[in-house]
Amino acid sequence: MDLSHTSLQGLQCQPCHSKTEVLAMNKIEEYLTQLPGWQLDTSIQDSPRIRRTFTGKDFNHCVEMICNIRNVAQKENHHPEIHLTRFKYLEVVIQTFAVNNLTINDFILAAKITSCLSM
Ligand SMILES: C[C@H](O)[C@H](O)[C@H]1CNC2=NC(N)=NC(=O)C2=N1
Repeated sequence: MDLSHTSLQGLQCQPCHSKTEVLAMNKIEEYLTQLPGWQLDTSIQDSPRIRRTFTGKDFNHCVEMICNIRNVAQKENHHPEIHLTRFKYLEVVIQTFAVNNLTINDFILAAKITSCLSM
């Protein structure tokens, strides 16, 4: 299904499994245009992921941001990697573990995380 012109924010993550559709590169690029600041990371062979670093006010603020991300991830049943580094930098990395690749769920989660951290 081509959902690349649909707002990612309005979609919901679907349960994923080993046969979940992996996105082609042109779809990845189209979805990324909806997600300013998010970047494709292909540094690990055959294991693409998307990532973005958010800057909090301080450590406490970053921990609050993690709690907000937790709520989104639990609601969507899709979970990012989160790294809190150097007191105020929150790096969020997303991939669909079930396929070791990128699926629509990753972009939906990125859109919802961006929105919850911008509030
Ligand atoms: C059983 C449960 O639905 C799965 O393990 C979900 C949970 N969250 C997940 N999150 C991510 N990012 N990828 C997955 O494949 C995944 N699978």
